[in-house]
Amino acid sequence: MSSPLYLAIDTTHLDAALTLAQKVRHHVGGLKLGLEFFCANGHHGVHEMAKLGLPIFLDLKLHDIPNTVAKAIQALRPLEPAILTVHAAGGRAMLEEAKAAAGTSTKVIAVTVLTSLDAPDLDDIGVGGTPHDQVVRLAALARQSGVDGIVCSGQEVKAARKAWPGGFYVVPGVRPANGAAGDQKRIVTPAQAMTDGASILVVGRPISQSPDPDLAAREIEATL
Ligand SMILES: O=c1ccn([C@@H]2O[C@H](COP(=O)(O)O)[C@@H](O)[C@H]2O)c(=O)[nH]1
Repeated sequence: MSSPLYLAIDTTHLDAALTLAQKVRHHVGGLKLGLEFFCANGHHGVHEMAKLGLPIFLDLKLHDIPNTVAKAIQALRPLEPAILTVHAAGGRAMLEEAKAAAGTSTKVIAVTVLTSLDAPDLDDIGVGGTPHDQVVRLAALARQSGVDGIVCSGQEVKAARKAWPGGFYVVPGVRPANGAAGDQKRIVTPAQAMTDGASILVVGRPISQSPDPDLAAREIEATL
């Protein structure tokens, strides 16, 4: 069975991305390419990374009117990503159109509340209640809209899985015990996230910033 650990590759440099991915390729289950990578390297960069033979998770967090998101996803279809993200806050129609545009070989996953946000941050943007409440609310919307699952933190994944047992749960913001949180505010350990129902874990800096990325990936994998 493949590893649930997906490496977040957050760089604008294709060569650096390939070098990092080559170092850890035997200890991760997939490669997550985000906005930073995609804005710099586009479709060509994704094709180059895909040559390593690991599933590609395109984390573009699309969020716009339904028609625009659907057209953007159609333009991404030739890349055949295994996973693609959109923001659940884009609403029901946007989620439905995103799913319809993606085709059957790509999982469409809705981002609920970014793991870099806490309750005061939600208050700042006019969202009352806790991140937990908001994740549960948006997870229900995602399920009703027919997408495949959600992105949430490890602090909410247990409740979300309980309400939607068949959903696919992407959990970023995981940190090894005593790992630096950086800009992440709702963190748990990789083992805790898996125990609580994560389908896959997204890990970036704890691996990419390590002096030995392969060892860091193996150490995380060993805790799962
Ligand atoms: O809520 C979210 C959604 C996506 N991410 C992405 O995951 C990685 C995490 O990187 P670390 O270096 O392990 O913090 C990054 O690419 C984010 O864009 C997230 O962190 N939280």
